Amino acid sequence: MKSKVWWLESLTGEPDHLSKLNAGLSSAEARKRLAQFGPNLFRERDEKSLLRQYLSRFKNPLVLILLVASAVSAFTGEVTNFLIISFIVLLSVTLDFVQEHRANQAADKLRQSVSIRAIVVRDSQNKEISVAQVVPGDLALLSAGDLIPADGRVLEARDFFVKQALLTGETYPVEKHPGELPTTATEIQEATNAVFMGTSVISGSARILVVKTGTATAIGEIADSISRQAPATSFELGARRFGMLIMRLTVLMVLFVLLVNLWFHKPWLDSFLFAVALAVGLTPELLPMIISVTLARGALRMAKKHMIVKRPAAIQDLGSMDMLCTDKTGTLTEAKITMERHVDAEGQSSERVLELAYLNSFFESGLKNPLDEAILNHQHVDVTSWKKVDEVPFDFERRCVSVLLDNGQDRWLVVKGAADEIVGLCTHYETQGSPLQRPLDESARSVIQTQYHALEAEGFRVLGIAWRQVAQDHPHAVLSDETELVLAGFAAFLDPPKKSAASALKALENAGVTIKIVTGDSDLVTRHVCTQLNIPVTGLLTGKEIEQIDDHTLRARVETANLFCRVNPAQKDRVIQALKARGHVVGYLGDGINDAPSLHSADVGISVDSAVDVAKEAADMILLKHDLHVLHEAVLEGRRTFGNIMKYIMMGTSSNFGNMFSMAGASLFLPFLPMLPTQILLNNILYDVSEVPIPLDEVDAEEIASPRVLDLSFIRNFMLVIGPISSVFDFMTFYVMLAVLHADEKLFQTGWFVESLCTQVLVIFIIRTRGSPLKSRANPILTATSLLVVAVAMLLPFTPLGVHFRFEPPPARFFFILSGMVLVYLFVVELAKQGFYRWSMANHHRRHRFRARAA
Ligand SMILES: Nc1ncnc2c1ncn2[C@@H]1O[C@H](COP(=O)(O)OP(=O)(O)OP(=O)(O)O)[C@@H](O)[C@H]1O
Ligand SMILES: [Mg+2]
Repeated sequence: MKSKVWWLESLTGEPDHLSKLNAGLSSAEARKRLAQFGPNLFRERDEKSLLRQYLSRFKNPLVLILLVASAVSAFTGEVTNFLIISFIVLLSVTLDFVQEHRANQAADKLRQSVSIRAIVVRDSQNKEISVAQVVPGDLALLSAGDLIPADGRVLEARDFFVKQALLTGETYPVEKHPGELPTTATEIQEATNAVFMGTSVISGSARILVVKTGTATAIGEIADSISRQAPATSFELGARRFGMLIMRLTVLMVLFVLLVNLWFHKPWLDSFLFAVALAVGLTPELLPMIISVTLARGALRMAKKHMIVKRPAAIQDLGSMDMLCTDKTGTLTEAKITMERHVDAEGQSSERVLELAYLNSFFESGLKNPLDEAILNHQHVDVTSWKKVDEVPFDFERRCVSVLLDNGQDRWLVVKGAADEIVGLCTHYETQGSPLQRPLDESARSVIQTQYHALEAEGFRVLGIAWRQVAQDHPHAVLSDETELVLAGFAAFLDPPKKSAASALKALENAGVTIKIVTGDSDLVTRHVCTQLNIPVTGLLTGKEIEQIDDHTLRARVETANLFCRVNPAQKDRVIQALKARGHVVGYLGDGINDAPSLHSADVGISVDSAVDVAKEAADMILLKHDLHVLHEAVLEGRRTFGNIMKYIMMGTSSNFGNMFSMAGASLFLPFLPMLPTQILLNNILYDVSEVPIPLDEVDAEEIASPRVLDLSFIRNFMLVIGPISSVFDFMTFYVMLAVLHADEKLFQTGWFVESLCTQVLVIFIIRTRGSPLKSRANPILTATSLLVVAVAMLLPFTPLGVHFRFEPPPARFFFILSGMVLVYLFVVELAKQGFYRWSMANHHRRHRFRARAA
């Protein structure tokens, strides 16, 4: 038999809880329970201890092989080698770890500042705490728009409707009440006295007793199946494929070097170490660190510009975003809505309409939106004679809300909602002039429609107000009561456009981001806003039209349309999906319950701090100011981040790769190793150090002018152009060392160590910009670090430490030749780079034209 589910247990059976109910838990008790039950997170976060996180870095197979191999070599007498290698490995892992950890911590802190909070009673007082701190036994207070923080029993409820589609698939809100249930009610759908974590409050309010938290909740149990491991962003996919490419090349090269060396009967352990060191040199081991540090830094810079990033990888998507869908209220308009008129069906100003609207707004317990506030702020209406009996909460499908009211003599259902919807529900209308209700026939309907459409065309948002007498013993309001209504009239509101919106939209358009407006409001009103903001309307689709076409047709039409009006949440989502299917990187900006699905499915979901929990939870980023200018800044910041990561990738694939390539080549014809394993590692870590400040660097204005995506073929082509140049100069160095300086093994290795490091490091100044390196200035710290690393490389052979690395001081002549070669090298790379960009631009345009023709 199935064990008894918790919502069937009797509440009175737990005196320990109940006695404390009104006071809630004491802080001390809550702390104890938090320790006992763990934080209230439904997905186990891998909160590994710092030490474990650190140690897990050594799992890298290359690092392990290297350590083992050098340990073996220690037995054969090479103890210094072993020490050096261990030290370098330790240093590089630590560098990597510290950088990443520091950056992530700062970004985490920011993220917590916008985390969802819950109101609980602790020590007899209402306290707002982070959802993660909720424990079993807590009393939580819920109201419309909240996310339910844990699983619990309803103790008190007023018109408390919950949307729990996530768990049960029911799309309509269900009502929850306190009370005991029959023992057969073992399914979640039947648990009308309980609420579940992750579902959301649509209307009303409640007090609940938390019973289960964290992974013990219903959602926790199925967390694995629903854990939408956020689909990898296009950037992450690109980076992964890039990693694979390098990996394959590395394996090939290492095997090759190893075989050749063994063929020529070189000492096998040395050859092996050499090959592994080469592999270490080849892997872009800093890439993950550079990515997370750059993203974390991007997040910090965005925070200064009033944008909090919840999912760091989304920064990249923001940079690649070429299409932004947004709702209207609060984004394009001020959201300081005022009620301007209240008129009857014939357009005469009517106190009765105001009174009914006021009653509806006053008694409805859903999330008060700006329209309700406008009604309540307009003029005080005495409601004391009325008592609320029940309500049917607002939802975005029917677009109206009803309250059932009683004043002792009459019982009325008062309904308000979108004008079209309300008129559709009415069979009669009333006017001020006559006490009679007149039937709403076809001709009356069209007259009335013209009337409120005229209001909408003037830019008024219009709500219809209707009512109906019901029987005195009618106990509950239900959906089916909303028929045969009497139309009382309309309330008209002004929602002035935001002054800043027009210029912000321009800026975004100029930055290559197309804007589309996706709103539940009517097309006339939206058009009016567009006119005021100078947004040309390129095409309009209404919810009704969207409903009638299939996804395929929708895809064809979303491209040209830029207004989507009277759309419900599901249709909003379809629009986003269609745009994504067309290959766009889509952002969505919204703040309502109705925006949550779209916020999820867009590549970047953006919400505002004042938004409802459900929207904030679904979003990847939170604007602290509802302002499109902030978003524009953030987009540029995202592209900057992208630019810096690209620099690292391009460095790794061109110069570094060329060097390692020549190393493999040189080992074929030299009677000795071209560089000792320890020297390769030192070379590699010095090079890494020079790259650590890349996240700080500025990015050229032209690179952030338009959306960018990670293009693997671009990287590969760049590598094929720059890599060989690097190798050619390496071979020239070999020639100089052997033929001009008549170098022996030690000198050869020293010379090449210095040369390869100089070229590898200094080329950053060329690669970091598409334009002239003389015009685009690198960040001073990056410049300083790079020069310092070069200086260290040159001086090292003259120091006692250099002796341990088996360096030999090169003659003065070497340095003359070296500087000449480095200068020529940089010059040649600069020329090649310019040629490459010119070629790739032309190529890009050609492809573009071709695509345009094909479409
Ligand atoms: N509190 C309310 N009472 C009655 N009707 C409402 C209420 N709130 C919204 N509506 C109706 O539902 C429609 C859709 O709501 P709303 O405008 O909030 O949708 P939206 O998609 O979020 O649009 P927006 O771009 O304005 O944010 C409104 O135009 C209005 O007609
Ligand atoms: Mg909205």
